[in-house]
Amino acid sequence: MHSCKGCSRTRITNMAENKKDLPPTAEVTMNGNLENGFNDNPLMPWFGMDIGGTLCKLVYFEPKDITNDELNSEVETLKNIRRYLTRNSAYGKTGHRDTHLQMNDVVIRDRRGTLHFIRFPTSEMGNFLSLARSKGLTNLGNIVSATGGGAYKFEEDFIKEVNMKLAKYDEFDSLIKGMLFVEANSRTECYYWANPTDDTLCAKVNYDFSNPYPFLLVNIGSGVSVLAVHGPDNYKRVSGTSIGGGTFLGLCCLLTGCNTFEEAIELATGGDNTHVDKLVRDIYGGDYERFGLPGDLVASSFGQMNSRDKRSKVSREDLARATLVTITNNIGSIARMCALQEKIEKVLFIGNFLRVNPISMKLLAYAMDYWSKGTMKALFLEHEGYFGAVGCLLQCNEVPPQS
Ligand SMILES: Nc1ncnc2c1ncn2[C@@H]1O[C@H](COP(=O)(O)OP(=O)(O)OP(=O)(O)O)[C@@H](O)[C@H]1O
Ligand SMILES: CC(C)(CO)[C@@H](O)C(=O)NCCC(=O)O
Repeated sequence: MHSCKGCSRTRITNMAENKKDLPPTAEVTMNGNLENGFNDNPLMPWFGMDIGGTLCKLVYFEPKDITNDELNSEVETLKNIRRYLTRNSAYGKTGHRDTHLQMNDVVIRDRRGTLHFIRFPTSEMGNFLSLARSKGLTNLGNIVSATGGGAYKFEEDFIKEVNMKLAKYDEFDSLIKGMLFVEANSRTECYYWANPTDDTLCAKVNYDFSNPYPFLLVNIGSGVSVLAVHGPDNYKRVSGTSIGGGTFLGLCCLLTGCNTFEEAIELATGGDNTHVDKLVRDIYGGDYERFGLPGDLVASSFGQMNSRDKRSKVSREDLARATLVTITNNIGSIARMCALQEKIEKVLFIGNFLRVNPISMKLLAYAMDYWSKGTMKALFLEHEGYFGAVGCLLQCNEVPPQS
């Protein structure tokens, strides 16, 4: 099958000419993709979408090795899309490009280019599809790789609104493939927090993840999934909890009247959870020494809020902080039990709950270290919420999509 470097839309004619070389069940569409959505070198533009319960992540591969021939034969819509995506960092009212995460000089399917990372709320899918339509995506009739629950939920909408077929990939296959690719292509991707409880000494330190297996992958999205990963294609989902990033945001909005994740994190940064939680020392007057429970440990999350007097004194900031600490500690505790059960020492925390959220990362780092007596290590990745989107972009040339 034809798959030369430097070809994108020029392959339209070539693919059609080579139709006789294709397997008997595969049909070529007008744009050169195969009817079953599987192609060894799909046409540009290359997108990977992870449509989650809260956020939709879109990864766009911008080819940087375009030849003059290719540029001349490229359809106008494709040029416009490239310009629009790469010259802006805000799209509509709620779309953002995380320019600090951009990855230059990556090679995918023998093409060299830049990966761009874009996100918008999944609740804005209708507006996203209208925008895509207004930019001419309908004319391309392309197939887009997608993962996450929304790849199933919105499949019909993509066909109806933008004439796009989704090639669907499993969210955890995508997550693992994406994180391994990004980690291998960025030397500063993986890190841990040194001295997480000491504000003056606390620092992000690079971690060499070149010998990764086995590791526990804790994906903190709207909900939480815990995967034990033993090899690139060898993993199992060992646990999960519905008390995740969506719970934090939902409860925080209810308790403080805030409206965005950024606002919730800002409030939490200025708050003190000890005004809300009941600590071991509130119960014991100090440490519970016999069982090694220090006095400043939370004994009961929100445990002071049964008192009318205490309620009248807490601030929105305190409530936001207590919500963040409660959710984070619960996830940390589940992660630690899973790591223990699976006999795994490296615990990698990812997902957009950790976006702009050093409080939770440091809490997780401290809790994993403290409760495991130094045997487990909490690790983090810079592209925290984008691995599913990268993974499904990568898979569209190597794995047939799901039906
Ligand atoms: N700008 C934002 N808007 C909303 N939530 C955000 C934002 N930034 C970070 N978050 C946090 O990230 C969480 C979503 O994370 P992520 O995108 O990894 O999951 P998802 O794919 O939407 O969910 P799931 O995988 O469970 O379907 C939210 O619940 C919230 O806690
Ligand atoms: C349903 C998914 C997998 C969607 O990404 C995620 O939100 C999740 O793992 N939720 C937790 C479900 C549970 O195990 O209780």
